[in-house]
Amino acid sequence: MAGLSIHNVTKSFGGTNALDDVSIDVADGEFLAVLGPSGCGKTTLLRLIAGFEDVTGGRVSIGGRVVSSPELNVPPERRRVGIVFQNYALWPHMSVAENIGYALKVARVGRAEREARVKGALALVNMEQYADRRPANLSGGQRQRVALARCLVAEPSLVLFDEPLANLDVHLRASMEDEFADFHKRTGTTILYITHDQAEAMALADRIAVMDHGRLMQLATPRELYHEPANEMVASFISQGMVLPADVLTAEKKGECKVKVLGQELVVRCRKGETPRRNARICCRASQIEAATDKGEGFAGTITRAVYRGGSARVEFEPDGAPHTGLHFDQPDPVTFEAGGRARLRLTSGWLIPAAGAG
Ligand SMILES: Nc1ncnc2c1ncn2[C@@H]1O[C@H](COP(=O)(O)OP(=O)(O)OP(=O)(O)O)[C@@H](O)[C@H]1O
Repeated sequence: MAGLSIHNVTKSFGGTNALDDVSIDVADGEFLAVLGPSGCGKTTLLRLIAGFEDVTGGRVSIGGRVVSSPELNVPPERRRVGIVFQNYALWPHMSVAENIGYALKVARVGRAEREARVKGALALVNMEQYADRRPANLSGGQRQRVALARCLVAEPSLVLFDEPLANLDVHLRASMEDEFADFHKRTGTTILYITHDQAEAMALADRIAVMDHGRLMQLATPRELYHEPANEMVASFISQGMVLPADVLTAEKKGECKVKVLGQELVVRCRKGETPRRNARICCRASQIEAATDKGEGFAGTITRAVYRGGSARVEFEPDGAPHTGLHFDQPDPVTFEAGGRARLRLTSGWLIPAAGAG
């Protein structure tokens, strides 16, 4: 397997940049997810790596060899990149083994070697006992495993997954997530996994590249994205983080500083070297909001919605004097908040979002 390096890549269609100066390094054997809303450039990135599109600027290297630059575009068949698509497109008239071996047959690989490689690929996806079945007689998840085996039989240097679970129902998705994770652990394949589903990305990836409008917003581990978002887009995109205006009152000390948010003074986590500033933003999570017990603390406002969900209610709240700052949190049973009611809440913690342009 080989690593992948995307270096300052730009891709424009007409005058607009579908990708704008994107740099991502995927280590040998790493599982990296590319996550972002519709139109952020995920598919374009995948097509560039596979060689179906050329780059406008920058370069793509696989295993240390440049395969794309404005002067060079190594054709897809010479990149040894495997792709697993969401619609697995298996030949219905061929058995599982024939589907997997078809490309080798076309490439005139001898029968004995072909059979051995098909067997090996089937073993990698735990499908040995299905070699003679037709795709019509397999479940959606099994078909997706055949599609993976078909890509692995060509011994790719890296594997791209393009929303491979998008067509599967919720239960199957969960079990396929486990299978992909297990497959990655067993084989150490370098994987770039494109998805707009953040739960999937979080469950599977070593690191996640969050994209928006063709730009890389943050490249970090799932935990870091959740706890230390680099900007407002990542803060609000990942797990519906709430972004609140704040003034920073004290300089950073041991990874924390004091801020004033919605009239409340609060100690939040922050990056090293933060200094006092106005018009900052903090990110807080539903679990960091609670009902104030003391009359003087926190901030007052109105409950706009309370939906009981069994064991707890999801409560939405609008602080006084900050009409466009919607907060949400869970109140465990006994649920007392009701829409239209008044309440006093307090924040217990948060993360100071770094200033725009800060590292
Ligand atoms: N061949 C093309 N010609 C012109 N514009 C294009 C072309 N391909 C993509 N784009 C534009 O580039 C941007 C990124 O598209 P892309 O398909 O990469 O996004 P995506 O993140 O994969 O979206 P989705 O999740 O909806 O598939 C979009 O604004 C899209 O309209």
